[in-house]
Formats: sequence, C-alpha cells, structure tokens
Amino acid sequence: MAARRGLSRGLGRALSSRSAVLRAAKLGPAEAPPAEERIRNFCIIAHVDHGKSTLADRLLEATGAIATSAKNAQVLDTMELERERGITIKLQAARMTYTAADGHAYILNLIDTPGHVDFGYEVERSLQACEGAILVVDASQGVEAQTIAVVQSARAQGLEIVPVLNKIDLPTAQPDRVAAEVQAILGLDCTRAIHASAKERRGIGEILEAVVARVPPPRAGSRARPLRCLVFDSSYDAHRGVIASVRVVDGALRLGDRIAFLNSGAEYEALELGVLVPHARPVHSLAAGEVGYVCGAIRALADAKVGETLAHAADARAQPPRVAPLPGYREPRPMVFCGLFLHDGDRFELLRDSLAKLALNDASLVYTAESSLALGSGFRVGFLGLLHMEVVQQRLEREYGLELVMTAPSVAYRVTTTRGERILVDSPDKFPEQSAIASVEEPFCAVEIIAPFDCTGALMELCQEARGEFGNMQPAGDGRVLLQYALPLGEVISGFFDSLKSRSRGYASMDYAPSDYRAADIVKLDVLINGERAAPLAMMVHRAAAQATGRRLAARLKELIPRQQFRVPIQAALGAKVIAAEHIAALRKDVTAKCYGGDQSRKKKLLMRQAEGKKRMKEIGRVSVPQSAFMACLSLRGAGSEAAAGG
Ligand SMILES: Nc1nc2c(ncn2[C@@H]2O[C@H](COP(=O)(O)OP(=O)(O)OP(=O)(O)O)[C@@H](O)[C@H]2O)c(=O)[nH]1
Repeated sequence: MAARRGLSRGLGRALSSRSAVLRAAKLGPAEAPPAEERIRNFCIIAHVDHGKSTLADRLLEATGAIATSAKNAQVLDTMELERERGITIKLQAARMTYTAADGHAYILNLIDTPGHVDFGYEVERSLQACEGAILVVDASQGVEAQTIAVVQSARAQGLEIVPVLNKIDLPTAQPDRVAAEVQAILGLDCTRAIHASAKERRGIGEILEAVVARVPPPRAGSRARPLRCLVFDSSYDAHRGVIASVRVVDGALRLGDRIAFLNSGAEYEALELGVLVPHARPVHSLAAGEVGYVCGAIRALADAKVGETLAHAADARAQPPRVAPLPGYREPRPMVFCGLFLHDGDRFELLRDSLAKLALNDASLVYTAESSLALGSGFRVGFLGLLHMEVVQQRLEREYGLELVMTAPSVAYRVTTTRGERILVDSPDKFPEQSAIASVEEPFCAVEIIAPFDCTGALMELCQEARGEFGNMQPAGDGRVLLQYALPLGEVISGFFDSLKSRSRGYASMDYAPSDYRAADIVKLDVLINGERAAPLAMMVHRAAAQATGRRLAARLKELIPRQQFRVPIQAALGAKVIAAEHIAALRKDVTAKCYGGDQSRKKKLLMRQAEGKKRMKEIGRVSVPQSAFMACLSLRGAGSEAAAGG
C-alpha cells in the first residue's frame, strides 16, 4: 500500500523537479471557469492491491491526460514517460477533460486518497472534496476489511458510490458472486456494477460514462458566496514552500488575492494557482467546484494543515467574520508514541534538524525532547499509527542517514490522579506513582476482520486474549466471516496483526479505527538491573498481563545482556513489589580464549572488536546493556506476542 507520506513526498519531489519549468511556464490567457454542471469530482477507493492505481492510470490514458503506456510498464521507452508515469501514480489530484456520449466536454477531477487508516482523517478530508467514489473490488478476491472501511467513510461523506469489479481477466474472477457479496455485505446496489480489467483496459469507457452520469456535479449557486476552500492535502517544497491542494467550495480565488487560513490564522498572498493535468498548469483563478493547488510562499505545513479552510483575508478579518470555517476540522491526534534515540549519541543536533525538516512535510508529527540516562538525548515522538511510525523511521534513516534506536511503542493513557487532575500519559516516565492514581483509561479501536470461516475460533481466541469485546459476526461470502470487535489500541499495536496473519495462514485482512477511551487497570512495570531502575525498559501494561510480561522480559534480558564480572540480578517490579526475577551468573568474558595463545594479531583484533562492542553498550549502574535489550520489549507486550515472536 502506498504510504501517505510517500504520496506527498512523491508529488513534492515531482513538483520540485519541475519547479524551474513551472516558474518559466507561461500563464496562459485567463479562461472562464468550467460550468459547475460540467465538473465531476471523484476518488477511487479500494482494498490494497485491488487495482486502484492501475485503474487511475487507465482513466488518465483514456482521457489523454497521459500517453498510453506500453503493455509492460517496466519497458517504457523514454525517461520522460517514465517520470510522467511516476508522477501519475503518486499524484494527489488529476484533472482530465472527457467528452462524454452526450457530446459535452466534462472536467473530471480524480482525487487520490491515502489508503491507510493511520491517515483516516486525511482520507475523510479527501473524500469531502468529492461528490462520488469509484469502488474497486478485485473480482477474484471479493470484499476485504478495507473495502468495508472505505465504503463506510465514503457513505459518511454522502458520496455516490460506483462499484467496479476489476480483474475480470483472471481465470479465478467471479464477478457475479462478488457483486452479490458487495450487495449483501455493503448494501450497495450492484445491478449496474461495471465489469472491468484495468490491466487489459476493459470497461474503462463505461467507468468514465458512469462518473459523468452518476456522480453529481458540485452544488450550483455557490460561486456568488464568499470564498471558502478545503485544504485536502498539503506538501512542502523547498523552493516554493507549502503546496496546498484545495477544493474550492464557495466563491472564487484569484491570483494575487490576499488569503487566510481560518484555523491557524496565517495570512499569505496567492502567488501561484494551478491545476494538475497531471503536470502542474498555472491558472488565473479557481472557482467553486474546481480542484487545484495554491502556493503562497507558505513557510510551514502547520499554517496550512490538511482540513484547513482557506478564505479571503478580508472576509476572515471582518468583524464579525464573513466566513465560517468548513465543519469537521481536527488537529492531527497522535495515537502511538515512542522514544527516538541515536545509536551514535553525538549526532543529536542532526536528529533534531532532521525531525524539524520532516515535520515541515508532515503536520501530524509531534515531538518533544526527551533525555534518558541510558540512551542519551532524544525525542518522544507521536504518530498517527504504526504505519506512520514506520514511515517516519524509514525516512529518517534513508533521507537523513541516521541510525535510530526506538523504544517500544506505547499508546497514551488518560490518568486521573487522586487530586482530581487529568493527565495524558504517553510514556512510562510520566506514569504517576500507583498511590497517586485514582483511575486510568485506555484508547480503544473498532476492529473489523475478514477471514476464512475455519479460522473463526482461533481469531476469536486471539481477540479475547487481547481483551477484545465482541461486537458482531456475519458471513462475508465465499466461506469467509466478518468479525467486529472493540480492542484496546495498545494491544493492536503490539504484534496483533502478525498474530492475526499467523493464525489465519495469512488469509485474514483487518482494519481498525480509533473509537473511544475505556477504564482499564494499567500499571507501570519497572525493570531493575543489578538493583538499578532501567527507565528505558519500563512499560505500561494491563495488570492481568504484568506478571507474564515481566517474566518474559526478565528472561529475554538475561539472554541479551552479556555476562559481567559479577552476578547481575534482573527483576521486574510493580512499585516496590518484585513480580519476576532472573540473574546472570558472573563471568569474565575472555574473547581471546579461542586463539590458542599463538596468533597475536588475531588476538589484538578480537580485543579491539570487544572494545568497539563496549562503545555501543549503555551503562545502567555498573552493568553494560546492549542496544538490542532496549528493543526487547517490542516483541513482548500484549496477547499476540507469543505468536508474533514464535510464528
Ligand atoms: N490481472 C489483473 N491484474 C491487475 C488488474 N488491475 C491491477 N492489477 C494488478 O494488481 C496489482 C495491484 O494493482 P495496483 O493498481 O497497484 O493496486 P492498488 O489498489 O493501487 O494498490 P496500492 O496502491 O498498493 O494500494 C498489480 O500487480 C496490478 O498489475 C487487472 O485488471 N487484472
């Protein structure tokens, strides 16, 4: 699945590589905006791998927005084309012109939606920029967990949904069976479902006609109102600042207009307006119903976050303001937290600069400095979910050449103290003494799982172990079952997905969305090494799982911490009460023992290597602890851990 940041980065890079061209690109003569009834704004929604990107490409080809590629995308003959293709796959919005069977030319805006639930809010905003959605379902696979999730989101936004059964070229395709499934599970009328093969370019014309005929045009009459645009995506370009993708909801935006973002209050001038066809084409104005981009030398994404409302500065400043923000704006809310440290503690400045640069491109990234005796200076970073965390980690390592140490991910608990204070605890460091806690609440999420029927028992057991609350179970067609559970988010982020896959032989698909907070008996599990509290190893766990987790952690640390010259006790404790204990026997590690005393140079090398190894160790009291030990807790927490670690 294409990760959200990948999309933004892709377009950012694509635009930046063309920024010189763009600056030189001539702004053509001003044109009248297309009539609302000739505009269709739509997106393509699908479960991963059902063919969303391939179909998007075909629609662009069929309307002449991009050149028709050779059959095999890998053998595109020119770099030019290849680049174009790369851009089209990663674009966030593309404008096509299509002459329909009724003889009229229509402007079709295809708006890309991020595929993953981590970016659910951004999906919601992209969908809000559309009036319709093409639902792609693989005719050989049928409805999957994310199919249900995306349809629910599209419905919530009131979009007209056009079902397309893709991959009918496959011998295993059963479009009629899958149509019945879509109808039964999703309640979508499939009598007019389109049979298509994006691969073989079948059904493409029918899909374009269906977009024109079935997706409603933008609401008429809104052009006379004061300007309001929805920012449904934004990315940062080093040369031009923030590029905000917008859907004009009311009024019209003209080049040179003074603009304001209603939630952040930031004001700028619209220096460049454009549409993506799919290359960026500067325009003089964008009117209600249209989709395009705005640049205004906007310095930080924080000023123009996804979900913002852009208006004319004068309307925003008027007393009382002449415009209200579009409803539903939310600050990005991190759900998963972890500590980020460096293998090489000396490069802290680089980590700080890299995070700051990344945050320019990712308004949902939040971080605060954190310092740990064992791991040095680093940051506590909040992410939208595990995928987001992975993407950030990879970007920091790849783009900034950093070698990171990440502590186990944790969720944020709501703690009410005995003094009546309510605090959000996203790190074991901040967990109050047990005696000062009145109550703790943990975040829950709504989970939907689709799996073969014969795995039902194993998966229900898994959800039960993860303290899940059963919601519903129903047939999902083709010998499969749909399970709905409410699960603690803390369990979902600790190996649950791996366990789900292993207990369903890889066949289950799953989707989750944060729901609410519920009371939970959460405690802080401390680890003591040689009597010293090892703060980076502390965890917040459910009391019922504390003892088993403590035992596994102590046993794992015993394996990971090298023997020292003295006996090292390892203990897991709840407050002052030790609940699990191990010890490492004393031994002086003689790394040269194998060298039979003869080969001096080899002996030297080994001693040097041992010294290097020591450098990578961190001291907890008198004990040298390797980096790997700090990651030990990653595979321990939660119910799914045994399966996740053991396969
Ligand atoms: N046989 C067949 N394969 C197809 C068809 N459409 C797409 N595919 C293949 O299915 C795979 C997934 O297609 P994508 O277009 O990348 O799917 P997607 O839904 O965009 O996936 P993500 O971008 O990863 O979310 C690719 O290997 C495509 O070549 C089709 O009509 N027939």
